[in-house]
Amino acid sequence: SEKKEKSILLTNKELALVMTVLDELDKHEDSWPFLFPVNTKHFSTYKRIIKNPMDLSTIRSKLEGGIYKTKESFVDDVRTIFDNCETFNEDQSPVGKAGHILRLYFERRWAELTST
Ligand SMILES: Cn1cc(C(=O)NCCN2CCCC2)ccc1=O
Repeated sequence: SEKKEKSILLTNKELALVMTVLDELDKHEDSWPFLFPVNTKHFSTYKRIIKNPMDLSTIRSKLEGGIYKTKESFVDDVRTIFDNCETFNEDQSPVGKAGHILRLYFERRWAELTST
């Protein structure tokens, strides 16, 4: 049924929507710290401090793998990127600043695309 079917995957419209936003985040000039998982060999405390690491390439893999059943679960992972960034980085550090800028960009864009 329509209801049941919705719980299995994102509708085509929702898939296009999240793909668009993900592509825009990937190409934003301030996305460089978030493109791939944080290098935990480089940042040895990261694993202990951050319980749910997340990055844009992981989100793309989950999307391609049909992991997201709702657009809200996609948004939760995007917001986890920015929350992790605030936990691990000073606000005025290069990474911290990039996180604040990209979060603002995302939330505005998401509202534009989903607000009726
Ligand atoms: C999200 N996040 C990222 C970093 C970071 O420095 N990423 C480096 C990214 N480099 C760019 C070209 C090669 C790798 C540090 C802390 C943190 O929370």
